[in-house]
Formats: sequence, structure tokens, C-alpha cells
Amino acid sequence: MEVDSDADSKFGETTRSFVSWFLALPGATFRSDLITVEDLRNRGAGRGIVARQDIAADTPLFSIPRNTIICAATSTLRDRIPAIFDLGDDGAGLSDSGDEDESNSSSQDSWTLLILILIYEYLRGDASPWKQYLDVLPSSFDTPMFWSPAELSELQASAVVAKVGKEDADRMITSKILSVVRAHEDVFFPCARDRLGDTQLLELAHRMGSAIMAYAFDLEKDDENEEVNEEDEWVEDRAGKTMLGMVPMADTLNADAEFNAHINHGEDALTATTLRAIKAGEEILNYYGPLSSAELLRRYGYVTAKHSRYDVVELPWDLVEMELRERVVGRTAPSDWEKIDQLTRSDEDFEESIVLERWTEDPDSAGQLSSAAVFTGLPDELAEQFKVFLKAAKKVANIELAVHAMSDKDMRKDLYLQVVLGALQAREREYATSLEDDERLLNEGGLMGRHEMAVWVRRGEKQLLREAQSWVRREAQELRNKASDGTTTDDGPAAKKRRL
Ligand SMILES: C[S@@+](CC[C@H](N)C(=O)[O-])C[C@H]1O[C@@H](n2cnc3c(N)ncnc32)[C@H](O)[C@@H]1O
Repeated sequence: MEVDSDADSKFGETTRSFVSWFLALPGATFRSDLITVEDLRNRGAGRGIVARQDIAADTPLFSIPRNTIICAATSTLRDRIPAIFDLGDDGAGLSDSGDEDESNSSSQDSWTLLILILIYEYLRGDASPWKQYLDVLPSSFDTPMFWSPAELSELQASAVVAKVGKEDADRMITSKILSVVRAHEDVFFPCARDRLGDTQLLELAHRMGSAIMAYAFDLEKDDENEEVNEEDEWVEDRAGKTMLGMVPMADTLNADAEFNAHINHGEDALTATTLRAIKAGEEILNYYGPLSSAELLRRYGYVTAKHSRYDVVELPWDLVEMELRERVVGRTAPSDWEKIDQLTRSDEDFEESIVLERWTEDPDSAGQLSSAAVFTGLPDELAEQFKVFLKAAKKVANIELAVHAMSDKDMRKDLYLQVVLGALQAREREYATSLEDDERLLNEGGLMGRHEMAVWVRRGEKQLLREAQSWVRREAQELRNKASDGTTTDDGPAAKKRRL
């Protein structure tokens, strides 16, 4: 108990000293009359910003001058090791997963450079101008990168498991981070007795890399290089990776798929502004983008009910082919099968797996969503790839289809739907538990932390798979109804044995 209250008072103390530090920053503003930084750990949300009173729409809440952001332009690491700041053409050789630009394993990009900057500033301790800010950054994360194999196994067949990328990150850190620190020990460890070993350094680099993933902003101004959704003009803060920085206070805002505030990227400062009227006691929420539960977990280490609308499922082409093999090419020789497979895969648009998702509106200009997300159809790429396969099957083996009381076109569509249905069912069977099992587990309410988030992610994917199956069944039924009515999609004679 004593440990908990010690931890609580430390949490409160670091929050207070961070807020005081922020208020004293030259040029920074913070409407203390309207908002306060609160401890939201009881809802698993760390620190967040809450309205102290009713706030009108379009009210600026706080602003951060650009010169107080931690980035390549502000850290003194630039003066100490200028050579690593030459980022080349675009300075963005990394994806957000930290995948290495293999072409030059020692050169930096905006991601690795910011890791180095954060390590440098952190190791400076009291000498860093961002000390009070660095103190509120988390020292541990719930992103799957830090999960044990047992915890990861709870994600079951979710495609996110393959995207965790721990080994890639280890390699990137060793080649781009450790090498620089070791070559400049005088800069990173001015006091030799503070020198960290490789294991500690690797851990620190992971921590800073994860902080960047969950906290950093893309610093381009609104009208430059940022991806703007043309319909509603939303700027997604995490869209590009051209110039990354840590923005104190802006990153204290939590986020959801419905939100009530936005960070405007101005010439000299970044400003948080309300998008609609906010009631006293409501949390001020930012937007991280239309992310699925799995992606939210991978990048930020949390899930929310509202993000489930963006859930996706990857349908591996192998599962579709397996169904096709049974239904269409079961009677062909294995060598023919291989030729069909090769021809399909050699198509320039071939995709190993196809992403299924729901149709959903974008948030409106007040950060709100008004309609439910719905599964409205299979992706065009899947139908295209299916066509490529059938063409290959015809070319290689001149395969015949069974007779149906349907037109050629309807027959192909029926085959397509049956094959996709089989593949969707096979995909669902890849998960170790059923949708009903997961719903029961979540309803019973006994799950905690990472386990609960994993069940949430896999349940959402199974739910989407079921919606896709229902959609396919409805389409197939409609097709049959049409065939029994005698209406066909094309006007060729229906009841003959046909060639594909
Ligand atoms: C940019 S920080 C926001 C401030 C953070 N809560 C803190 O204490 O420093 C992003 C992190 O906050 C947490 N977070 C953000 N939005 C959340 C939400 N709606 N529910 C739970 N946690 C959330 C996640 O841990 C995420 O990685």
C-alpha cells in the first residue's frame, strides 16, 4: 500500500512540476482557468487534459512555441555531432514501424535521429531544458513490442502479430543508435561512470522509440506535406514522417475516434483548439486517425470501443486459392496447378493478402460520427485477383465449371461468392477461440490489461469476418433468387455446361 501511495505522490509531483515548467516556457500559453492536467490512471489512460468548466467551440486551450519542441532543430545534439543531422533527400527513410532503410545502415532518418536526441536529452538529466517533460514520459509501454510470447499468443490469428517487428527494431537500434552512441561516448556520457552497457542502451532506445511512436508529432506546417483529407480537411498528426518532434502538452491529450479538439500547426506555434462546445468534466480529446483496434494497440498500446469501426481483417490469398483448388482445379494435375498459381502470382497487381474493412463516414468538422460503420462489400482487388486466377486456370487447364441454372456471369459470381465464403470461414477458424467465446470472456469482465486488449482485438476481427460472411451469403441468396426467377445478369443461355 505504501508503495502505491508513494507511486501516486510521485505521479502527482511529476505532473505538477511538468505543468509549472510548461507555464514558465517563454511564449507558451495554457488556459488554466479552463483546463487541467489530470490523473486518469483509474481508466487506464495515464495523464489527460480535462475541462474545468464549460468551454465554447473554437477556443484556443494552449499553445507551444515551435522553439520549445524537442526536434532536430532545437536539441544541442546538433552542435555536438553535426554529421548525423545530414538526413539526405527527404529525411524520412523509415516507416513508422522502424523498418530500416537497408541501403545505408549507418545514416540517420527523422525517426532514428529523434531517438538519439531523446537519449541524449534524457542522459543529460537536470542539464536538459526538457527535464520536467522527459520525467512525464512513460518508462514502460503496453504496445505488443513489449509483450511476452504468452501475451502475444492471446492475439491469436490477428495479422498484427506479424507487425510487431521486435527483431527489426533491435537491428535498427544496433546499427543506427548504438553505433553513434559508442562513437561519441564523451557526448552521451560526459561522466564516464554513468556509461550504460549495450543491454541498458538497447532498452533505453526501445523506450524512446516507443515514446516517439505514441507521442511524436509530424511537424510540418498545415499547408505543407501533411496528408489532408480533402473532404473534411482533417490533418492526421501521424500521417507523414518528414520532421518528427516531441511536443510537450500537445502530447498530454489522449485521443479517440470521436474527439473534440485539434492541434493546429501554425508558423511559430502549435495550438490546441476546441472543435465544439465541451462540458465541464469532459476530457479534451485529440485524433490519431482512422485506426483499427489492432493498429491502435500496435502504435499506442490501448484500444477503445469507438475505434472498432475501423477494424480490418487480412484475408490471405492462400486461403482463397485453397478453396478454388477444391472447387475448380481439384481435378487438374499438380503441375498444372503450380502453373496456374505461378501465373496468378506473376500478375503485377498480385497481393499476398487482401484487406477487408467496413464502409464508414469520416468524422465531421466537430470530430463526431453520426452513422454506424457497415460491411458493404468485398474489395475490388479480391474480385480482380479472382479473375486473374480464372483466366490462368482457363489458359493452363481449360477447366470446366459444373452446370448451374445461371448465366456465365452469374455462375462466375456464384463461384466467387462460395469460394470467398469458404475462405472467410477458414480465416475465422485460424483463431483459437470463437467469437462467442470472446464475447463471453469480455462480458464476464474478469480480463485485465494486455489480455483484455488482445481479446478485444481478436473479437473485433472475428466480428468483421462474420459481417463479411453474412454479406456474402446475402449476395449469393440474391443471385439464386434471380436464377430461380429466370432473370440473369447477362443474356446468354443459362443451363449449359460452360467453359470458363
Ligand atoms: C500522446 S500520449 C497521451 C498522454 C498519455 N495519457 C500520458 O499519460 O502521457 C498517448 C498515450 O496515451 C494513452 N491514451 C491515449 N488516448 C487514450 C484513450 N482514449 N484511452 C486510454 N489511453 C489512451 C495511450 O497509452 C497512448 O499511448
